[in-house]
Order: sequence, then structure tokens, then C-alpha cells
Amino acid sequence: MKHQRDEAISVDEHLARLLDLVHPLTVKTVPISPALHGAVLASDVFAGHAMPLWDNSAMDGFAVRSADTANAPATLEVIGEVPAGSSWDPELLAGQCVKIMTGAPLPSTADAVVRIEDTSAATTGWDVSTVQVNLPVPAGKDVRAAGEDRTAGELIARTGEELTAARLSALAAAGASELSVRTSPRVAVLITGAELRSPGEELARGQIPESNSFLMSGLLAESGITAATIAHCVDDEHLVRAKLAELSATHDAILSTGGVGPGDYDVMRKVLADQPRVYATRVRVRPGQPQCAGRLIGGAMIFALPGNPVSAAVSFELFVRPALRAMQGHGQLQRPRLQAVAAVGWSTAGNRLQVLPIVFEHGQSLRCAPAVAAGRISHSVGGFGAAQGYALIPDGIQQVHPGDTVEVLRTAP
Ligand SMILES: Nc1nc2c(c(=O)[nH]1)N[C@H]1C(S)=C(S)[C@@H](COP(=O)(O)OP(=O)(O)OC[C@H]3O[C@@H](n4cnc5c(N)ncnc54)[C@H](O)[C@@H]3O)O[C@H]1N2
Ligand code: MOO
Repeated sequence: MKHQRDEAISVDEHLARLLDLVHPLTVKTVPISPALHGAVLASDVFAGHAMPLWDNSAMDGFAVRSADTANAPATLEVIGEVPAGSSWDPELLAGQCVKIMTGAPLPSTADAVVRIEDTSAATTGWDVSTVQVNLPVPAGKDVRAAGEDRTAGELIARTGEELTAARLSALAAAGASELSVRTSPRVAVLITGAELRSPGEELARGQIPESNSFLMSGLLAESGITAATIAHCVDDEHLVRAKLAELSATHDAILSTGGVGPGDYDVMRKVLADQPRVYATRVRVRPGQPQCAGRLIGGAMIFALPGNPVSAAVSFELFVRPALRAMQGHGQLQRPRLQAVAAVGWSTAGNRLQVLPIVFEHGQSLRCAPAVAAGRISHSVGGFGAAQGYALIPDGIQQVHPGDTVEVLRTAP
């Protein structure tokens, strides 16, 4: 491992190094299914047909020749019925109409639909051989035209886009039968620390409830990845080394927390010192300063994050999430940056980028306030529970004042 203990690097520099080491995972072509929700497309997808496929009715009513209604009220002969799913294309002569239901193909000889509410059938019911149309309807009224949404061959979704509920349903509606998507990374979470006990366990002095496994697996889930393994290891160099070798053989990435500081018991940093493609560094950010990351000899990426819970969360947001998104083949690695007005003032990290957990307040403009005390972010896991995002305060700014506009990331609704 390369040590860079004296010179801290910028967030952008650390991220760029990580991104240099990762590559998108393999592509698989699979039948379209709801299980693909959250997957990332590996090719552009075009509409297989016009959307809608053919002119169809937007309402339950009567398909008419609009000219027949010009002098409404007008009585028309009802020659049949076209429910949704019907392939019947009746030929309407002057003065004729058919009952038609929402989504059914409009007869080629009709050019408008009269809603049942605007006819005598509103009172008599559907079982009629003639119907009085109360209003004139213009051509195209309540008709959904073929291709008005998307034309055949039009782009529906692009390479690198995530299959959200909306996008996946659009592709299904566009007639896609198979999709090429990236394989999702198999990610292991490795929790280190002798002081950690399972939540709910009795605690002796010096022991605390372990919470980073919940944090890491939850952040992975919010990135569309199910943690394949959650492993725990005490601060023992041999055990940590063995665990890393084991996990590296079966996972694309390992996410660890704890043991990257300069302390005597900080074994993760020591164990990773053997790894030629892993480097330890300090990043000019608060929290999230000590980082070890790179590619293990076994092949997996390692992201060894600091143990302080909020430091680990910030590290995930700044470094791990973009790197995993690169592995997933996402076109967009970072969240959009928004602007919010500081509802209160706070002290910054001075000569480092401050990444402050915030809650949002909604008024005329988006406002934000610290979720945790600005000077004591890294361990404040309690206050962090309410956080909806982060304020990013660049180095060189000493103080945020109430009313200042700050850059924010929104991570939760
Ligand atoms: N002399 C120095 N000490 C420290 C420095 C430094 O530069 N010089 N950096 C500080 C900073 S900044 C951070 S961040 C931490 C990094 O610490 P480690 O990665 O070695 O993490 P640990 O020491 O193992 O734990 C830190 C803290 O977090 C708690 N923790 C750890 N794992 C969990 C977990 N799974 N669930 C809940 N809480 C966890 C742990 O109990 C500690 O309180 O180092 C500073 N020190
Ligand atoms: O990185 Mo530490 O997170 O600055 O507290």
C-alpha cells in the first residue's frame, strides 16, 4: 500500500483515483421483468411500435363521424360495440356510430368519440339501437392518436440509465422483450472493532451497539445493491487478512468500517499496507478524512472507511456510491447539487470541505439546517438519523450565516 500520510488530497482527487480503478461489470441480456427494477441499461432502447399503437378512444362512449354531430342534437344508429381488446373495424356510414370503450381501437371510418355523458344513453343505459348525441364534437375529440406519445423507433431509454418504475414500464409499453443490463456488483460489508456488540445486547463499559452494518447495508440498498455478505471481525491482523482474502475471492467490492486511523489497534490500515494497489490517504474533507481504498490482490475493490458512523456515511456518499455506480454502468455518477438557504448559521471546517448532515425546511425556497452539531459531526449518529442530505461547504469559508445560499445534496425525501 502506498502511504500518503503527510499530504492530504482533495475529494476530487481521491474520487478520480478510485474511478480509475473501477470498470463497469459485465452485460447480460435478459427477458424484461419487474425484477429488473433498479438495474442499469447497457444499451439504448427504441420503441418497437407506435405509442399508442393505433388511434383509440380516450373515453367510454360512441365512436362517430364528427360531421354527423355538427347540427347536434343528432340521432345516430348504433351498429355495434368495440370493447378494449376487440379487433373489429366496423365501417360507419353517414348517421351511424358504434359503442366504444376506453382504449379500444377507433374504427377507421370514425374520427371522434362522444362520451356517454353527452348522449341519451346517459339516462337509458348502453342497451340501445339508436342514440341521441347532445353536443357537436370536433374531429379528434377524445381520440388518442397513434404515435402521439412516441413514434415507432423513437428513443425510450439510454445506456447508463437506471430502470426506475417509470422507465421500466415505458419499455414494457414500447414492446421491449429483452433488455441488456449490467450485472450488479456483489458487495460485502466488513465491520471491524472490538468494542462493538449487537444492538440490544447488554453492554459493559467500553462497549457500544454496532450500527455501521445497518448503515452500510442500507446505503447499498439505497444504491440498488443488496449486500451479499455482512461480516464482522475483531481487531486482529491475521483474522482481518484472512477475512479480506476470503471475501475478495467471492465479491466485486468490500466495504469495511473502522481501523483506518493512526491508532495502535487500527488493524485495517496495517493489513492493507501489504496491498500494492491499495493506498491510504487523508482527504481534505470533514468528516471522512482517513481513507484506504484500491484493488486487492484477490481482485475485489476495497473501500476501507473510517469507523465513526457519520464519517463512514459521508465517505460512502462521496467515494463509494460514485465508484459503485461506475461498476453498475450508471451514466450519472454523482447526485445533482441543489441550492438551499441556510436557516441558521454554523461554523465550517475551515481549510477542508465540510460535509454537514442537514434537514430540509420547506417554505418559498428550499431551506436547510444542521442535523448534528457542526463541530462534532463524525460520531453524532443519533442526530444523523434525521438527516435528509448534506450541505457542502468549500474550504476557505469560515462561517455560514443565516440566509446564505449553500450547495446541498438531497439523499432522502
Ligand atoms: N491521533 C489521531 N486520532 C484520530 C485521527 C487522527 O488523525 N489522529 N483521526 C480521527 C478521525 S478524523 C477519524 S474519522 C477516526 C477514524 O477512526 P478509525 O477508522 O480507526 O475507526 P475506529 O477507531 O475503529 O472507530 C472510530 C469510532 O467509531 C466507532 N465505531 C467504529 N465502528 C463502528 C460500528 N460498526 N458501529 C458503531 N460505531 C462504530 C468506534 O467505536 C469509535 O468511536 O479516527 C480519529 N482518530
Ligand atoms: O474523518 Mo473524521 O471523520 O474527520 O471525523
